[in-house]
Amino acid sequence: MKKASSLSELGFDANGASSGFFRPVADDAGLCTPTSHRRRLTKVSVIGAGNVGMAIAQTILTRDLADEIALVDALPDKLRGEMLDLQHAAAFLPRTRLVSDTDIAVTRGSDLAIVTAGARQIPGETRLNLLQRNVALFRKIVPALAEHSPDAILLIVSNPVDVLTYVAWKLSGFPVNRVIGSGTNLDSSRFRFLLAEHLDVNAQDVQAYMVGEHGDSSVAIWSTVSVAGMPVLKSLQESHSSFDEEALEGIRRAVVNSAYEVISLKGYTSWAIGYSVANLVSSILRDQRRIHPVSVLATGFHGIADDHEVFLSLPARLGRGGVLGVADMELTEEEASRLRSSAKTLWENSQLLGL
Ligand SMILES: NC(=O)C1=CN([C@@H]2O[C@H](COP(=O)(O)OP(=O)(O)OC[C@H]3O[C@@H](n4cnc5c(N)ncnc54)[C@H](O)[C@@H]3O)[C@@H](O)[C@H]2O)C=CC1
Ligand SMILES: CC(=O)C(=O)O
Repeated sequence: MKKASSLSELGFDANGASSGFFRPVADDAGLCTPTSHRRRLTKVSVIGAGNVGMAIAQTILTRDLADEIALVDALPDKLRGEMLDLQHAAAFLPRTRLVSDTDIAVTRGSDLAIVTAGARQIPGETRLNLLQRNVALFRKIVPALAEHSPDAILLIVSNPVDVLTYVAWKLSGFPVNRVIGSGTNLDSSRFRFLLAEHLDVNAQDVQAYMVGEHGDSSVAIWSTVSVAGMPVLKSLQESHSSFDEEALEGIRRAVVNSAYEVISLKGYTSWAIGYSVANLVSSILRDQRRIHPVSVLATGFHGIADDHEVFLSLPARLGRGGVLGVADMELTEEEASRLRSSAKTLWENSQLLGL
């Protein structure tokens, strides 16, 4: 039996003022503040209330990044259960309205729509293997999202995230600055964690980027790794003769294997992607203009052919308008060549979709 979860469902008047619980406060002229003078509210939708969607929603809540969060999932009981469970934490959190529905119309008027719906990897499976299943889902979800929130920014998380960001761009018809994939923001955090452990410093002081595919062909940009502005590769090479190419490739492989390891241990990844996406949400909605490696249209960058419409991660400046610019970073010839090979893999996969 569906139980009432709010006072209004139990027959109480939801408006404290009109119920007589609080009296309206008049200003000097004896007038109440008109509704038109209220701050515009920020609405974020999360499509897919699974492990990843809920980790993102709860991190957005704790960081006070939205006034309203709309949750959508295909499973009504799970969805309502997740919403109630979060609502019951209201006394410990900033005030945020939470709504949920299996009908995507609940996302109407979103400023930001985050898509996490879809199949996830089973242990040992690659992200690209999910493509056909998740494209079928995107054909249903993305046009409906675009219709209900024509001015929103789309933030794609479902895998394979780079090809699905391309799919979302095509299906939404949105300008390219408003379609972003969470990309290698997570891989870069894993990279920074491993380097920080190795160097015994705080990961927040390590500047390091993984670019390209969020997946097996991601590229570590060793030439730009720095701690407190000091280039790390140079000093490591000078101080440890054993710190050779193979050791570096070992760290890159450890980054790539991170997700496989976590999935083989607990079945899915969730906490790190939750923080990674909330970090992007903060940069976008608060117009922070911070640089994040996220999946953007990379045509023409680093020798990627002009007729290859491919999304992959490059350092991008994010703000309220979405992607405000993409850094044309200096890469070694080997890094650029690896990036082009990553682009080729992604482009070949997107060509199979005939969009
Ligand atoms: N980009 C990244 O860095 C990461 C991406 N992922 C990806 O995120 C996706 C979700 O992963 P999990 O949350 O672990 O999976 P999950 O299985 O826990 O959740 C997926 C949810 O999507 C829902 N869903 C299915 N069809 C739907 C529809 N038509 N409308 C609304 N909801 C629908 C399911 O009911 C389920 O609740 C996967 O594709 C996974 O590979 C996961 C971790 C990191
Ligand atoms: C599953 C996935 O894409 C990740 O954790 O990196």
